[in-house]
Amino acid sequence: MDTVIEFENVTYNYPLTDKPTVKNLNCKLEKGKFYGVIGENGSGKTTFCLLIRGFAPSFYQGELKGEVLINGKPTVEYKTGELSLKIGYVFQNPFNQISGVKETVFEEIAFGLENFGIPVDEIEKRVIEVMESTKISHIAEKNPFELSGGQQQRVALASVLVLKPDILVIDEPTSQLDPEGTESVFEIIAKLKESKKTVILVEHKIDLIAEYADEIIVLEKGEMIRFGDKQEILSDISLIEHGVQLPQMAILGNELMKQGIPLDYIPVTEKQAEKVIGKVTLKEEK
Ligand SMILES: Nc1ncnc2c1ncn2[C@@H]1O[C@H](COP(=O)(O)OP(=O)(O)OP(=O)(O)O)[C@@H](O)[C@H]1O
Repeated sequence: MDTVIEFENVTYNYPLTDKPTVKNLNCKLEKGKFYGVIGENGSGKTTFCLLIRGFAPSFYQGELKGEVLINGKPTVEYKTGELSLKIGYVFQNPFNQISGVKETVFEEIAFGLENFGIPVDEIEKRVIEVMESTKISHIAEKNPFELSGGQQQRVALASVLVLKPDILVIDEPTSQLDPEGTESVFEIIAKLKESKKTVILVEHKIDLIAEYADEIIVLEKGEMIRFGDKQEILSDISLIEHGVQLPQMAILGNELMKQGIPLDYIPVTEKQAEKVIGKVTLKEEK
């Protein structure tokens, strides 16, 4: 097991708050795995992400107890900027990501690399590559603020991916997007899964989490109430009482089992449902 991120008894208070926003968090996240972070509104998902990237407490200040370790070293011991190469952070709202100082998508994506003193021809090569893989080459000359929400979020993702970080923290990338924009962002997320990067994704669209995540982290009122295998967690009907939305297929599977229809396992994706429910239907038809 190759741990890249570790929370050791982490409790964190934002400034001027009397109660901690997250409490006693303990977990080890492994290299190359895809983690889905879920939980009701205000449960601490964004704060969890900010702690990984070190923005809490470096930017937000406040009080951190315990340690968040990246590759074995506490976030608070990294020098300014050092974590930005290791951890790509995509904000919920692409407006927070786009610099506002560059006039074209191409320049926007190149901006991060310029800050790290990378040679111009290398910058151009990397920007062209990332624009192709995120399918935004056709808007290279457009102003980032003239784009649709989906396009802006793709530019935000591209500007992070161009830095080639090993870890990606993506906080609700589709919350402001229509179905088409959501699909275009998830095309990129599907590629990330293949790339074997460590991904931490907060997403309310639970069917997308079911499709892509390997492991699930469930937060409730700042506490980690579940951590582990996707199949096990997303099929657990008792989580609904904790404000967690379950995939439609898991709800259907639980209902069928309740009615005495035996399934090999509770499906959490449509593909799995086709398999396990299809098998039962075939048996009944015989
Ligand atoms: N800068 C801040 N100062 C004080 N309290 C904050 C700050 N940011 C967030 N909080 C509080 O911390 C709690 C957890 O917020 P957080 O954004 O981490 O939850 P979340 O699960 O991501 O919510 P959502 O699903 O609505 O995005 C909330 O009660 C929120 O009001």
